[in-house]
Amino acid sequence: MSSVFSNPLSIPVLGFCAYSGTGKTTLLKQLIPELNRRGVRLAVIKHAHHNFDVDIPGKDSYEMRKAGAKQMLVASHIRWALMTEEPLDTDPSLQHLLKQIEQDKVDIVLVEGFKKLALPKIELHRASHGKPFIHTHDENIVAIACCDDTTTPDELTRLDLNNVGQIADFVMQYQQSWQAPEVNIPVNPALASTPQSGEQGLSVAQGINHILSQVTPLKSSETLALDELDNRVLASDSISPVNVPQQTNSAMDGYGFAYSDVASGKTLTVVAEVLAGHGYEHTVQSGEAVRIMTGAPIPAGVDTVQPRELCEADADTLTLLEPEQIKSGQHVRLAGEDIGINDVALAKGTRLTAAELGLLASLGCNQAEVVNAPVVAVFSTGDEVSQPGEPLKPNCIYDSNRYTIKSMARKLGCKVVDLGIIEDNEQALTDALQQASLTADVVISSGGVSVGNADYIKTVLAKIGHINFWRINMRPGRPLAVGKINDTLFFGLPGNPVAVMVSFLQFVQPALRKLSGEQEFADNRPWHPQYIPAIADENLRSKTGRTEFLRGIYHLDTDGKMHVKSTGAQGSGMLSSMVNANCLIVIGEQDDGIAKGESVFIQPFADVL
Ligand SMILES: Nc1nc2c(c(=O)[nH]1)N[C@H]1C(S)=C(S)[C@@H](COP(=O)(O)OP(=O)(O)OC[C@H]3O[C@@H](n4cnc5c(N)ncnc54)[C@H](O)[C@@H]3O)O[C@H]1N2
Ligand code: MOO
Repeated sequence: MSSVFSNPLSIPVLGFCAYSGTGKTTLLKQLIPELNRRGVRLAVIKHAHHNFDVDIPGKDSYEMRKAGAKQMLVASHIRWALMTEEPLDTDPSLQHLLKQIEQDKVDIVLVEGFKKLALPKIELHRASHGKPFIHTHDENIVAIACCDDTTTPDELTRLDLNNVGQIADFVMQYQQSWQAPEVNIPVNPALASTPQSGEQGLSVAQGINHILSQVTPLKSSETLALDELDNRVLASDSISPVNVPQQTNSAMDGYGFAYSDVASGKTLTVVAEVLAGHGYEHTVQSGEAVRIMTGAPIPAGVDTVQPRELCEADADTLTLLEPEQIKSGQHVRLAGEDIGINDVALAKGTRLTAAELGLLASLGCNQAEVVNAPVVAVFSTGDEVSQPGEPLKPNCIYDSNRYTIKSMARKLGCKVVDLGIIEDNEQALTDALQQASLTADVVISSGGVSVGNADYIKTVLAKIGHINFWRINMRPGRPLAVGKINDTLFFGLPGNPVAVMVSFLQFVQPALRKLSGEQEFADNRPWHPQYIPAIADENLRSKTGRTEFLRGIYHLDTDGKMHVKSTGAQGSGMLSSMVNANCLIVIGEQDDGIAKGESVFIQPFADVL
């Protein structure tokens, strides 16, 4: 039985396995120079016995390490070595060791040892040695190198153990045809199978897909002035009434002339100056140039601009420096090169934020037709929930969920109706929900969706709507109620304040984006939160079978990579864990935790929070 291994590098890893005495090291000592000769850059990882040392007693590095340095890096101008003291009860993790390899410096990693890992391997077998085969119980063997007297299965590539050139051919072919496996995004809804309820619960992706299948985008629209459009969604394509830029103009402060004059080496005479917002009404003749400013229209006869710092000019004569570097048409912005007249400048379904509003303004548009903002009604339940600003009753807590939900809904361009805290009483809940369903497109509550006795909400919802009570395989945010009251979408989010936020981001956000008429534009702007890989700066705990959403802090480290750590205590009632975070760390259902140094996905808060 081999243990799971996934290659963390973007270069191939190939193992060599054999019983001791088969001649593994002898072969590698011949194979390495052969591959070097063919230009293959190699790294080798070798599993050694527990008490090996590469240093020599008496050397400074040895003494400093023995004095207690956990890591010792010794370097000269030809070699450096990092020694790490890491006493473990088990074999070191090959994934961790591989991450120490500088993968831009090598083409393939050869691994000796680690024979129980499920990494692709060449088996070395010498029949005269009398040892059993390895490939009969290890499906990761990709080839067998043996002698003439050995019989091998047809499906295995057979190599000659005594023919180093042939084994080198195989390694090279393996390296050249290897492709990095696709990254396994933990809960990408696009990869999810058909949703199904039941004891097993739903995956996050199944939940999202199930919800999206119930959402029909709003059809009604309104025309609003430019200043009212922020965060709204276009209901129809915005067609450009003009070319952008409107006229062909200079991208530099400098001199404009005909490129043909450069090629013929003519002396150029400066005949005019063209400023932005002005023009030169004559045609620039051969042998003439104009001094021109950034944004100024290019006069007739000019097709090329040279920046001022690459020119020498006196009152009227221009000398172009480095004329051989000049390219025809350089530093000229053509009319319509960004957007042509009658082109679709912004497509229907685009959410209008800073860049889009600037673009509309640049076309001269002072209004646009947008989808009506979804109306979202929000309420809280629970006898213990009190209104902020009022004295806190004994054994009660202040209502925070209504405020997190309202803020997130507004950030998604929704109009919010606050229904307050509805007392735990069947009639009050029934009236409030029925009333809300008449005016709102979406109703969102928090609390009362789990198994507590005083949760009237379930009884009421069962009477007045078609609501499913799901268990999502995630933490926090396991219970979730989703359905419809008349035509209004209903979300019953779990009561715990962090669970509310996580469930909103994963499930309500995609629904509100789709409802608002927003388009995903071929996954360019997915309705669900984006996944970005980061390196875990600490061990992160999780359990297989559920997606864990930890609150995290990411930063770009000096290695140029995104790194992330958790905010610490992760109770689903601790809103401070959200306040201190700038992302969620998402550990997929398949992962039993993430070890320090491994890659994990994050969802930055940039979108909604
Ligand atoms: N026996 C079980 N108990 C619980 C389960 C379970 O599966 N079996 N699931 C737990 C999980 S996970 C969650 S999450 C909660 C969800 O329960 P409810 O949605 O029914 O929520 P409540 O019980 O009403 O409240 C939970 C928690 O949240 C606080 N809360 C409620 N509303 C607000 C609000 N507006 N603002 C701030 N805090 C609020 C409430 O006081 C509770 O502390 O159930 C677990 N139990
Ligand atoms: O879903 Mo609950 O949020 O795990 O606390």
